[in-house]
Amino acid sequence: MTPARLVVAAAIVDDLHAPTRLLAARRAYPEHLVGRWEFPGGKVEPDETPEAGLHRELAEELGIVVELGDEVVPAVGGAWTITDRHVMRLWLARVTEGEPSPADAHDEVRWLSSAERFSVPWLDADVPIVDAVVDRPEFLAG
Ligand SMILES: Nc1nc2c([nH]c(=O)n2[C@H]2C[C@H](O)[C@@H](COP(=O)(O)OP(=O)(O)OP(=O)(O)O)O2)c(=O)[nH]1
Repeated sequence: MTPARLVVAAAIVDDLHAPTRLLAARRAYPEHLVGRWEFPGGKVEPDETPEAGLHRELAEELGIVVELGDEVVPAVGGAWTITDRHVMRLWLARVTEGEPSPADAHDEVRWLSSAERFSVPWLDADVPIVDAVVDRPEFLAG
């Protein structure tokens, strides 16, 4: 069996310590993912650390520099199982340079409040992860 490929992604929030908004990004490809929303990120290359891969993906996909906060981990295991071939690690992040704007991978980005968390169709595997992010005690309703 081929080992699962590591995907790294960011739960980009407006404030790391008292967040009120989470950034969702809409996939522009491939066809079976088009129109579904996700945490921006991508696959880690063999020669880079997960954090370096995440900074690279965010620069490529959204033209931003971020400060990383806590890693958001599942209740069991160190990474989220997202497909039969990928596991995902996810960090909170705050934009320090640039304005998130979609390049190729996405065609729209949207800031969501806690109440709006499921106003967009997330990729199926992301649904429990959205809850894990927005239900963190420091996330403010509104
Ligand atoms: N980036 C990202 N991928 C996710 C999420 N949820 C989820 O199921 N996936 C899946 C979609 C893809 O099958 C896989 C990640 O692949 P990707 O297409 O984002 O990776 P990449 O940017 O390195 O793509 P590529 O260069 O190989 O085209 O993980 C998520 O929240 N973010």
